[in-house]
Amino acid sequence: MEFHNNFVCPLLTDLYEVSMVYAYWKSGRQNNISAFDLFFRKNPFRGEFTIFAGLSQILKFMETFKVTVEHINFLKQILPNADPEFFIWFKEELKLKDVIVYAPIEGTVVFPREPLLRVEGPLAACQLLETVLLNLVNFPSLVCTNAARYRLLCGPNKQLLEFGLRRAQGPDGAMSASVYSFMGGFDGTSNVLASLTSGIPIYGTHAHAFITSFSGLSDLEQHADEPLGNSSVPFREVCMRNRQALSCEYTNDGELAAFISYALCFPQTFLCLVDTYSTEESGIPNFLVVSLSLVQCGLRPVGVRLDSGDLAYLSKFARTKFKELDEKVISRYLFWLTQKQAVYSFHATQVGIILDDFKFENLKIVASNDLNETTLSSLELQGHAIDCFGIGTNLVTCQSQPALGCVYKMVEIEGSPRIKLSQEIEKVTIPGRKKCYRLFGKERVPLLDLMVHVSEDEPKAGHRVLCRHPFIENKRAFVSPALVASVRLESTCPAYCLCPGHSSARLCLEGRPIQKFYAPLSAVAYSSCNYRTLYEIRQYVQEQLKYFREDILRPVNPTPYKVSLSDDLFTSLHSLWMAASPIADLC
Ligand SMILES: Nc1ncnc2c1ncn2[C@@H]1O[C@H](COP(=O)(O)OP(=O)(O)OP(=O)(O)O)[C@@H](O)[C@H]1O
Ligand SMILES: O=P(O)(O)OC[C@H]1O[C@H](OP(=O)(O)OP(=O)(O)O)[C@H](O)[C@@H]1O
Ligand SMILES: O=C(O)c1cccnc1
Ligand SMILES: [Mg+2]
Repeated sequence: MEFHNNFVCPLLTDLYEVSMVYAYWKSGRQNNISAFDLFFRKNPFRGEFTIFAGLSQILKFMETFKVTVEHINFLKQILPNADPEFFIWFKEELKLKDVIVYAPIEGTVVFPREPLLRVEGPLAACQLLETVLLNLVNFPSLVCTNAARYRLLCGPNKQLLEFGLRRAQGPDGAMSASVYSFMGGFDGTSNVLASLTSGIPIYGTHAHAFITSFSGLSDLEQHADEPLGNSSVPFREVCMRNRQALSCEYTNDGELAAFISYALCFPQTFLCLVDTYSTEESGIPNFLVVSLSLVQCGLRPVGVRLDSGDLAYLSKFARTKFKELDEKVISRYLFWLTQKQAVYSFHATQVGIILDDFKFENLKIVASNDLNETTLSSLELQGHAIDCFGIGTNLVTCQSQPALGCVYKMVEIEGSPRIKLSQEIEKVTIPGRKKCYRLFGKERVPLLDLMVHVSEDEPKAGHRVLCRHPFIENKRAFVSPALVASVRLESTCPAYCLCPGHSSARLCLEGRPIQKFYAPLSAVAYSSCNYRTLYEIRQYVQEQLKYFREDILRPVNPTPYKVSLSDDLFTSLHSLWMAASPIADLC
């Protein structure tokens, strides 16, 4: 997946990371071997799942990590009292070559407290990466999850388009939103640059301005006096006759002119915004006049966009009108009318051929206007006739939850596990370097995820394993998985890298993707030494979402998915917790 941002460089970090790097260096601990976990504590959008995204960008960043002279000069300004030797070390020796990042495949469904990244290596380098890695995971995963939720809500057959460029948080927010919405299951974007840079399918209609720029039929250009398609009659005239035949004389003239003009420019992809004046009284009737005219010229109109009003009612209204037109045409009423008036050069057979494989009933209805999960669910409940949803603001700004709260915590240093305590139990970190497995039941439904210490054996299919709630002692279960997949794993290949020729960082991805068990035929062969394409990741997201229980994925009050610890990990967590907690002295 190729999409990169020039802001992403070693100084895209918080000052406190640089301060700590200096302090580590000053005390000679910069090369102490450390391990950090990047994880979140709560799924976004009151949901119970998250899609992990952003890995491709991380790989790209780590591959191209380079401290420049400009960076060093600025660091000298912001750390004026630092030892000059520090800057030499920062420029010449602070490299990522000894940093290893373990991660699930991009697009994996993940859950709270699971390490999305485990970053291992020299303390200073791992620390410096904290902020940028959080930045590169948080927003992509949030938008990707948001998009996946919309896809689940609408089912696989509706078209979902991302329209958010104008509302996103700056150009970078917009570009990321386009890419990660597609990854999460959208079908395309209106964002031209995102399509250019990431190959996302591009779609678009037109805005109200195009309609309001016409005040009447006299605004129609000369082009309208030429025939279109296989007709020999000027297109304007075909439209005027149909306006009469369909009794649409009182619709808005400017709107009709705009539709005719648009049809002349886009005769193969004619899709109109119909709500500028009145969807019922003007937009739909005008659209049908021009659509019928296109059909009579041997062309196929595409559909309408509704951008205001009651979208359930108006979409059904539009569909009914489309069907009525089919009926009129099929009963040859219009054909008879047109013949009688001897306007068209059609033969009965020509009209017959066109009508055989074209039905107005199947015209596409696109809806937009501040759509969000609540309005989409409500529309589903009410019943509607919408084929395609264009979603902007709520999707790209993630209005209902604007940030995913990933954190980056040290879990081990120089081989010794580390814990961070908190008054809130949920915030206590799980110490040590961990691997995570997804345990599946007989029906190949994920039962729970299990974290074990890297030194432990992996759970095996058919073997009973004790799975413990991280914090509540009596919550535990024996699980005999039918299948086990690694959500993250230790690399079996000691120093393999993600792409040939890359030597600045070692990034170990799991070698046994979950989909291996489910879609061996359709899955695109996965090589851990290659980037996956955006399309492959998008497909992987959808494949996984089919396996999870519906109650875990449902939008409202979903059931939490269990993330548990091995008995050894549980014991080590709780003994460290005890050892690290000071004993209060009450008197
Ligand atoms: N049938 C429906 N059920 C639930 N929500 C709907 C339905 N139809 C439209 N909506 C939503 O209701 C809101 C209506 O928005 P708004 O108050 O801006 O009115 P409008 O129709 O856009 O009027 P305007 O002509 O001012 O643009 C939008 O968020 C839209 O997505
Ligand atoms: O509503 P969103 O989900 O963000 O989708 C994008 C919106 O952007 C466009 O118009 P814009 O809102 O700029 O103007 P309009 O509301 O007057 O159509 C479009 O017509 C949608 O309404
Ligand atoms: O193509 C559209 O209809 C579109 C694009 C961006 C925003 N709103 C609508
Ligand atoms: Mg709007």
